[in-house]
Amino acid sequence: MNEIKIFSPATVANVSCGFDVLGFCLDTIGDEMIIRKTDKKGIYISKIEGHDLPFEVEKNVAGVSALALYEDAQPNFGFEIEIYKKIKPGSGVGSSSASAAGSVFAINELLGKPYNKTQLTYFAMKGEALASGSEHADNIAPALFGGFTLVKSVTPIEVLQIPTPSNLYVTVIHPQIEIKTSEARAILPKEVELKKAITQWANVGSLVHALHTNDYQLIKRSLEDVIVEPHRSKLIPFFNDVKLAANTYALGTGISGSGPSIFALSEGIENAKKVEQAIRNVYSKTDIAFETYVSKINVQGMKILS
Ligand SMILES: Nc1ncnc2c1ncn2[C@@H]1O[C@H](COP(=O)(O)OP(=O)(O)O)[C@@H](O)[C@H]1O
Ligand SMILES: N[C@@H](CCOP(=O)(O)O)C(=O)O
Repeated sequence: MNEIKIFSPATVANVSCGFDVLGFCLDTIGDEMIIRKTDKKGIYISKIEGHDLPFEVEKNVAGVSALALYEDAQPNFGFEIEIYKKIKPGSGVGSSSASAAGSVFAINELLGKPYNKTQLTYFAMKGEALASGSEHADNIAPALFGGFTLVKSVTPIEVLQIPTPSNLYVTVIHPQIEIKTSEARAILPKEVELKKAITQWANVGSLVHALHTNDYQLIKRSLEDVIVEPHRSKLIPFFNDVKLAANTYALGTGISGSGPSIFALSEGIENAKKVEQAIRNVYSKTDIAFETYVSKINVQGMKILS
């Protein structure tokens, strides 16, 4: 195989209580990428469509992660990357990690799969660090493994896959403003009050248990973030109004990744669609442009298109 076309999915990181550790993968929302072998050694980005992003390999997360893998594999040929960017950068649904994970997934396929998903997570994280200023894998892991994931550790990388309840759907609203992950990280406190930490780790534990046991009511009681959301929600216009409106039908609502996107999890597609309407009603009364999506949880992750 000399060329591969892939769908590289959008992802929701943090899932309210699990800052930097929890994430899940979206269906249908994602980028496409074509990667082909070249006689010339090295990594090249030959085409970017959809958004204005750097072609220099060292400045594009897809290039940085591809280089990390390439330097390890040392093949006697090179790779050319085409990015068809559908996920707006700075949207909070893992735009950078779709590129960082997509390039290493595709190159691994073209090399005959010498690396496992944990090793690919490591290479992809090198690219993600360029965008966010820190090595975190909570978008990369669900993009590569699919479904819900928990990143137990980044050094060394350890990713746990968590089962996805079959009737769980997500609604996403993306206000058309950009919040850079690096900036949304910079406003966070360096220390956490013990009382809040106790609430937060109880929520992470109970959310993981609820996903394992299909306990939708426990999911509802666990989708709470007492540490990060109070700071970041100030950057998102009408966040509290959206949360209040969505929670009429949703199990819970929170900031997707570092924002500005907001996600809500619902039991059943009908509730997810009602959530979509409720949040559209909130934003329609403002002058902020927005997009909404309803999606299944994508348990496969990356998809090979051709
Ligand atoms: N291939 C790429 N896809 C998306 N963003 C990229 C890419 N390469 C570099 N970047 C940079 O990464 C930043 C966006 O990443 P980030 O703030 O983490 O957004 P998101 O939350 O959508 O992932 C932007 O500054 C963008 O220019
Ligand atoms: N855990 C990170 C996740 C950033 O996600 P993104 O989709 O905004 O890149 C964080 O919250 O900073």
